[in-house]
Amino acid sequence: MSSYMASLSSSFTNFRSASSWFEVYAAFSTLMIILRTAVNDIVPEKLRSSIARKLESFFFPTHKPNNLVSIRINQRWDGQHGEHNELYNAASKYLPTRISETYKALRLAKLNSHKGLMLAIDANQEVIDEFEGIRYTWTLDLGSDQNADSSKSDKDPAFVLNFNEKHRDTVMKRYIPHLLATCEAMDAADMSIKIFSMAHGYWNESELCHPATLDTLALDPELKRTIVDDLDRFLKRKEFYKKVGKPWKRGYLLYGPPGTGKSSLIAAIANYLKFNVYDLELDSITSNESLMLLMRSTTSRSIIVIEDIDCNKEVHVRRRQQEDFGDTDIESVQHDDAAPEIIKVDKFTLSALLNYMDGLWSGYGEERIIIFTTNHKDKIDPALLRPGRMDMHIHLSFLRAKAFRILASNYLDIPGDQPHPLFQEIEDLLDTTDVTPAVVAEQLIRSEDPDVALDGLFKFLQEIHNSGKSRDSAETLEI
Ligand SMILES: Nc1ncnc2c1ncn2[C@@H]1O[C@H](COP(=O)(O)OP(=O)(O)OP(=O)(O)O)[C@@H](O)[C@H]1O
Repeated sequence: MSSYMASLSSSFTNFRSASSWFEVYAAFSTLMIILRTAVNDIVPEKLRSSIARKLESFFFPTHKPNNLVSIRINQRWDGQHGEHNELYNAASKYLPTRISETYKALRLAKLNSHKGLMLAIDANQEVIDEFEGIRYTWTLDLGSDQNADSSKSDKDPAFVLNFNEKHRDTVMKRYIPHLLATCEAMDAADMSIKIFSMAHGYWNESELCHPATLDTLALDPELKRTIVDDLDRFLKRKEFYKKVGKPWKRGYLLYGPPGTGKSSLIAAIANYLKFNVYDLELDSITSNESLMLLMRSTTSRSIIVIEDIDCNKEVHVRRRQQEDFGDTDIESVQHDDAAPEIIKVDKFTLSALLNYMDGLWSGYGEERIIIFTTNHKDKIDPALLRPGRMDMHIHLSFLRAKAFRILASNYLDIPGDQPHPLFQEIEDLLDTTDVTPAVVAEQLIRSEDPDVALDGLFKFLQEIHNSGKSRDSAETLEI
């Protein structure tokens, strides 16, 4: 080695001639070969490749080895207004389970909408996953809106999956299916029921913590049994729906005065079936396209709820339209003391909703329940009430004697077979007075002492009764 060094240094002193250059080159190459052999012998292979990777990422931060494949899993397919990507959701559930104990950056939260701690990967943290002995590297790209580099073409957040190109087949055939299956198993193990509300055109998930159950609801026992039987029959009949060529869906219309338990019944049905709830606010929907996108992002085993359907402007508009102008795409708005003004609307149309309910889109997904609620059934567009659209019309009305005992048992722990002495008088009053379950519940909650609470309720009902209000409607069930 020392002789090579001597030859190298002597070549440098005579560097003027071409043959001297050649000698320098030959000596340098030989020196490098000797050095490389020495390093290979002394430094272990793992350490060498780690140093090489570090040097590479230091000098070429964006350089990727050319055998590395990147898959981008965007939050939405086809840009910001595209359909929500289920694979993105799956990755956001799956990856937090793969964060190593040596993480350096993490997103952590305790949200009101969820019971446990929320964990998510941070944009600065790589997540390494291993499957069938293969290493996969995941990163989160927040998209150019949140990214300092505004020249980026990908605006939407995305998970980026990197792996060696020789594993392309494994990724598509086994790794991605494994990821989806793991998420499905996680969902099945997670007993919590979710409620999705609308936020900027897509669904925002929270846990449904509503305690209402079919047992706690004060409903006429016969009505309750009919509802439970209908739900059970619906769940069991997948093959039947297929056989008769109908989408596996069931539509309910809940109608009745405020405070009669329409929202509570929806929560009770969700808790009974263990179905997630999608709360669709029609007023926030700006076009047929966004309605379809939202509907397409709902999952199977879910309840789609449209509350106060009679208050929705579009549904009213369509009724007036039909009366005044026939079935056109024109919206007519009658201001108080002005002539009707005709404007073109850029909102969703009722026909889009109907199309989803019983048109070609209705076959999208399985086990779907659609529930409409209203305080005024007579104000609903008749098109929505047409047979086949709402399978069951459920009238929730004032509290009557038969349902009262359920409330008394819930609020005051009075067993149904040991009636309180005031029960008979209260029940007589309830059968001739129109009060909602919400109002009676409010009376019962005033004292923990059953005697005091029931005495207060009795006096309250007597007052209403004496004021001359009388019963004007009975609970009915239309199927
Ligand atoms: N049938 C019922 N059984 C038990 N509790 C009830 C019932 N109906 C109403 N309540 C009580 O009244 C409260 C209000 O009821 P809820 O919101 O379900 O009524 P609603 O018919 O949906 O009213 P709105 O039309 O104003 O939305 C509930 O939180 C519940 O405590």
